[in-house]
Amino acid sequence: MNMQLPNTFTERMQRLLAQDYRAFEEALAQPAPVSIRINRAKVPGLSVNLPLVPWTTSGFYLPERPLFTLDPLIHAGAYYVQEASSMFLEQAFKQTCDLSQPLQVLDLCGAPGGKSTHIASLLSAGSLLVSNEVIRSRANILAENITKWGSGNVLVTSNDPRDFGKLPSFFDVMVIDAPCSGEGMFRKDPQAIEEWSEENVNLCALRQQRILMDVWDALKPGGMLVYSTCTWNEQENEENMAWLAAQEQIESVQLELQPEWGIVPAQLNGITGYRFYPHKVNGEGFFMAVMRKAGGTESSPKSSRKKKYKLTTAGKKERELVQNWFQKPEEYEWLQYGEILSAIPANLFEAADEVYQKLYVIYAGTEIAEVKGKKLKPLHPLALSQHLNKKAFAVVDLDMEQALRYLRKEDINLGSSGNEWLLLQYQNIPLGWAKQVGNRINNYFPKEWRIRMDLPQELPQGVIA
Ligand SMILES: C[S@@+](CC[C@H](N)C(=O)[O-])C[C@H]1O[C@@H](n2cnc3c(N)ncnc32)[C@H](O)[C@@H]1O
Repeated sequence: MNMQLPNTFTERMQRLLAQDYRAFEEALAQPAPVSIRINRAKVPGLSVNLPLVPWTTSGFYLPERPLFTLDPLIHAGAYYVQEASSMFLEQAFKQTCDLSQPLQVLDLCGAPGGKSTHIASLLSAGSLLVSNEVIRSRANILAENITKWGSGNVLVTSNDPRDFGKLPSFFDVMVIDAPCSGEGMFRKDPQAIEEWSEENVNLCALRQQRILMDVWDALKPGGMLVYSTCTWNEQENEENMAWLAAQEQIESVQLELQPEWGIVPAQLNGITGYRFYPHKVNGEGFFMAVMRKAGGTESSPKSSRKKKYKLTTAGKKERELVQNWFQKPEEYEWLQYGEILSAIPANLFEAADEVYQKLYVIYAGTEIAEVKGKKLKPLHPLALSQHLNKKAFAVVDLDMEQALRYLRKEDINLGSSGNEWLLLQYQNIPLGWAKQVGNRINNYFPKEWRIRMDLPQELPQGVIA
């Protein structure tokens, strides 16, 4: 690939990399590796015959970029296409948090959902993940990816970072994958080269400082900040962490690295950051630093005042109707908004209510059903939930072509008859609902998520199975 890098960028990188610069520039001209992260909760026991992204347990490199749209399993949330370097987040969590404990975690800059779905897989079931994206259209994409992942303990919000000041000392961990000048995306996205300028780097660095200050109070004393960008300049990275350390009581946390990973630790004023360069790692440009806020980790005392909840719980009748649609229903609280019934883990009710009181929540837990008089219509997020009780439904296996036609929202013919809801699945993983009405099958796949491209004559192979 022939790429024209901005002169100032080249000069900066030459200063940073010295004799390594040539190898760096050569690596930038190579195609970017393609990688995915498997949703183990949906494909337990799947043995994947692909090279592992070495700092993960579920990330894999693909030999080339397939047409992901034509793999039913991506629509089922069985895996997520994610750049390999950014999966290093797994090490930050595993090395610094007790993941067996329930944690309250914020992913502040969440869309499209790579880090949020990864965090959701790392946390214990009793943990709460607030996945936020300030730009509303992007927040909808985030909610879609969270729904497909199917964890059920995530609240998707769409708030400006400053709104998180309303939740003081709420989070044990905050992930800020900040909007940045995107130098690490140059080989994947040539537009990032076009948009690069020194002024933009300065603007990004200032915006990152503002974001850090806006959310800082929401982190508990003793809590962990994971800060990352996909850029290399020091201003947006180590210098911003050093700037934060000059304002606030924090310490830089060291992570253990395996030498063969090729990750480069970098120091500045007592701050350690982890740098990913394409000539050293099989991934894109990335930076991460982990910082601990000073102070103990005791939780703040709970108010004894009787609370007025914003969340409304479902009536006994409604919850009895849907209970057996979920595994371990006793562990859930059932919520009702108008005709929509949803479920959140019962131990998260108080925390979720607090988030509802203070922020703009666009999706919470798992939407289960729409109540229509005495009848219930199962909703798409239930089909994609990791906690769905398949035994409560008539399940139909589809082949690749039927699955793709269903995902295109075409009429499909299964040669069956009757009158019931059908859970359609592909390779044992649910794709969504259809309703058998006599000989007809009504397709309930969400219109806005459907595959829009035509199917080729010859269908491709699946990506993971
Ligand atoms: C690097 S991307 C996040 C990628 C995401 N963490 C993932 O792994 O899929 C940065 C995100 O920050 C959002 N953003 C832009 N301006 C912002 C601001 N002022 N405050 C917070 N987030 C912002 C962008 O819309 C974008 O979704």
